[in-house]
Amino acid sequence: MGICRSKEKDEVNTSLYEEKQKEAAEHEGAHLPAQPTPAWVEPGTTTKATGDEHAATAKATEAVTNTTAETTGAKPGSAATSAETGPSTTAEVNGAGSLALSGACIVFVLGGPGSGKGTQCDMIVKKYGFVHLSAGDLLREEVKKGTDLGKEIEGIMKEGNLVPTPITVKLLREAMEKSSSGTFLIDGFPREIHQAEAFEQEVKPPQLVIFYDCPEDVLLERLLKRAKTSGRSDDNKETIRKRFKTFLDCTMPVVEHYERQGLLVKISAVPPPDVVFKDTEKAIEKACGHGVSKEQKDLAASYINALPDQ
Ligand SMILES: Nc1ncnc2c1ncn2[C@@H]1O[C@H](COP(=O)(O)OP(=O)(O)O)[C@@H](O)[C@H]1O
Ligand SMILES: Nc1ccn([C@@H]2O[C@H](COP(=O)(O)OP(=O)(O)O)[C@@H](O)[C@H]2O)c(=O)n1
Repeated sequence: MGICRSKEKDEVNTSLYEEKQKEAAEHEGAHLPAQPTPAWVEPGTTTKATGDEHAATAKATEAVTNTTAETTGAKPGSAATSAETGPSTTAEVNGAGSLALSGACIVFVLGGPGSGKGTQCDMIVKKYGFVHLSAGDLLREEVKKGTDLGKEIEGIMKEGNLVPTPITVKLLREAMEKSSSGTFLIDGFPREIHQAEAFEQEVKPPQLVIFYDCPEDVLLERLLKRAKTSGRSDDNKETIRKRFKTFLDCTMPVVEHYERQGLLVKISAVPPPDVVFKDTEKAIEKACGHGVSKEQKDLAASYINALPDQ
């Protein structure tokens, strides 16, 4: 399991992320988001850092948090200012973007690289109007920005390894809070057990976990074909092999975890997309309700938007 990230490694990296925020605040006008302490970290135990380093990290977080609150015009107690008052809790996170998240239907979409997660998510969105958040896409957007953090993420992805949990959870949570929808497809996440734990603590547990099951030889063939047009630096034979290993070592335990909880629906991803979609439809309708249509979701979202600010 050498390549899976441990909780401890991620805690160290949290302070690294905060340092990057500080640099960005100083040099680029503070447009990087604030990084709240992950829910599992007790205050004062974030890293093996010295007292001085703790003080510097706290200062950096405070500086960036204040600027973020100013730029977003966030109200005291809202998600954007929660880092000022300590580790974020579900209540705080839900406090602002709130109504939508507390009643949200969250579906995790898992499967090996190339199993068709993105393809099925596109079809689900078309039929049911879910908001599709791909963890991989959010990370690639960060890479495109060309920041130090983006460069670091790029290096990790090129090796077929996993990006630290606090970064991915934060990107997902922010994207969810920006959305007025109450139904989310979270694609390619959680990739390891403690990503699942962090997300459940900071946002909420999923209603359903879909796992697209596909043998490696089929996955490899699809990915090599996709490589011709995807422009993805990780769609090459060497990185694909590493991604398969990461999937088996780190993500299969997540699949088993949700199977034990009775939340998992395993679907064969080998048939053509429209055949796979028949099973997908059944799973979605059972977990999130029959007759969820895009129109109904849009209507619900418009009611939520019309509510006065708290
Ligand atoms: N059921 C399927 N049968 C054959 N090819 C598929 C199927 N689903 C997806 N593909 C193709 O396989 C490749 C990987 O699919 P994609 O949705 O990008 O996978 P993932 O998001 O899991 O990496 C794409 O080129 C896609 O067109
Ligand atoms: N939760 C996640 C999702 C993706 N990633 C990274 O992003 C890469 C691409 O993931 P993806 O979901 O876009 O693509 P596939 O590997 O499923 O085809 C992974 O190999 C990881 O390096 C991550 O670190 N953590």
